[in-house]
Amino acid sequence: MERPVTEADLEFDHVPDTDQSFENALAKARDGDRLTVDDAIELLTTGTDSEGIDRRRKERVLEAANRRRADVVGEEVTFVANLNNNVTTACNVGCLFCNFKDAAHTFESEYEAETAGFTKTPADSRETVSDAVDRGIYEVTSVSGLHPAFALDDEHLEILREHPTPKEVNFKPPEVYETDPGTYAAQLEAMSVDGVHVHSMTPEEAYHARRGTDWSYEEVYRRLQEAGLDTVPGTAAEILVDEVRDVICPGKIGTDGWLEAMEAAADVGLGLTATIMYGHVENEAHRAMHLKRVRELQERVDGAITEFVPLSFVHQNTPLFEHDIVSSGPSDDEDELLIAVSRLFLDNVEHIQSSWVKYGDQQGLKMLSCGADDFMGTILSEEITKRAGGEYGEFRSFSDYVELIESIGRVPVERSTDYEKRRVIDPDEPPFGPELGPKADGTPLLERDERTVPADD
Ligand SMILES: C[S@@+](CC[C@H](N)C(=O)[O-])C[C@H]1O[C@@H](n2cnc3c(N)ncnc32)[C@H](O)[C@@H]1O
Ligand SMILES: Nc1c(NC[C@H](O)[C@H](O)[C@H](O)CO)[nH]c(=O)[nH]c1=O
Ligand SMILES: N[C@@H](Cc1ccc(O)cc1)C(=O)O
Ligand code: SF4
Repeated sequence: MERPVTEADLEFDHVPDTDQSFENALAKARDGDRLTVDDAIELLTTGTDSEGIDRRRKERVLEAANRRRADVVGEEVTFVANLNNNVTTACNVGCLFCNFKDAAHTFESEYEAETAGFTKTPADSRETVSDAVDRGIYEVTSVSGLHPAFALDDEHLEILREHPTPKEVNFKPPEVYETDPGTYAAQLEAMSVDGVHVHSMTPEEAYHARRGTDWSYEEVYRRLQEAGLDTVPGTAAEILVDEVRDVICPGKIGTDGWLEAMEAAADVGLGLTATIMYGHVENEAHRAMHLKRVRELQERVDGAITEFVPLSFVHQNTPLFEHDIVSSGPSDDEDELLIAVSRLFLDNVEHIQSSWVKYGDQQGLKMLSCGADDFMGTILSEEITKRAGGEYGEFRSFSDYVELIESIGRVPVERSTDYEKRRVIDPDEPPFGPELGPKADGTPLLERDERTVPADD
């Protein structure tokens, strides 16, 4: 009888094995020399000469990264007033680390039960974004499942409708579904309320937006930009090594496709972020290779990547955990080392984010002394991490931010998505609220009594 793949069965070509020594790698990091993949492996493992993490060595890596952070960006800790608006959870790509998705057939009108997921129409999205813009947000982040009815725009929808084998291009017409998500262009137009910054369309979504056509990624991102897209979130990166992608997301575009889409977005003038989703089946060699691919991409796109966002794998409700392919997510030591080595390795990316959704407040603050300098955003609503079993809530207020950042003696700064606009917040001048958004007037984004979920501090 066949048994499912387990952690022990995974055999990778790339393993954390080097000719470098930990001490050499650390000396290079301290001197500000450009690190190699082998150097990064030594630092991430605290030395391949011994098993497990050596705590004293780890502290030395964190210290080097913290010093580098201070040299590069100083003592300011940034965050953005933003809203997270996921349009739909319908998705058939089947990534094994993801519990955000719901099988697309459960959204069909003829499905006998009620779907556990949701789809918003462009009008629904507009209402949600409009309310948040009135409260003062600067940015809306929007990432979604790859709904089979989604097309880039009306022209793409017609092409898909006439496609001889719609199944092969993961298309079903909107009429089949209880709720029509509209097109990507319609969603972006609807979300562009009062000039709010729209951060959306991951490389995987861009791939979906060109399926069944011969359009280039440049063409796709150009059209999306015309519809209101401002910058692109570099999620869907996961681990940019195909032997890992083959295990955790075999239905996704490969490493080359992801890089091609990001380059195309930069070519049409869109700003980018980049991510890594780590702590599942991959090893330190894969993490280091991923960092190298991001550093090389940043050279090709001439600095268009404004921040690097490490996403710590949340394992509880995911197929990877449920099928015993992994037994947990990363440890705190691994999280800290990943942030630190990202800072030291990515010498051409200015900002490293500590994601409170993933780390919580206390560990999130610790990351700000391990190399990170950005503390994410207010987001107001969160589905991806929550559905995976994350427990750090869905929003942070400006007063939460000021209190947290002050508690470690750093300077709270409200930023725009691209970090071009920055506003230092005086902790002695409450109340605290956003000032950079199109309708921001400095009043609090959230009143304490409006909270439905308590903060975890
Ligand atoms: C859920 S997808 C939504 C956008 C789109 N479907 C895509 O894949 O690009 C966004 C990102 O969330 C992250 N993510 C999903 N599940 C996660 C988990 N269990 N732990 C940490 N990050 C996760 C992955 O990095 C993924 O690329
Ligand atoms: N805007 C950021 C988010 N947004 C929330 C995501 O949709 C989700 O919570 C999750 O992080 C996906 O893995 N999350 C960040 O970690 N950082 C952001 O800047
Ligand atoms: N702000 C980051 C992080 C992010 C992470 C996960 C998301 O689903 C969305 C955004 C980005 O732009 O990529
Ligand atoms: S990560 Fe994105 S593409 Fe993969 S299953 Fe989840 S929603 Fe779908």
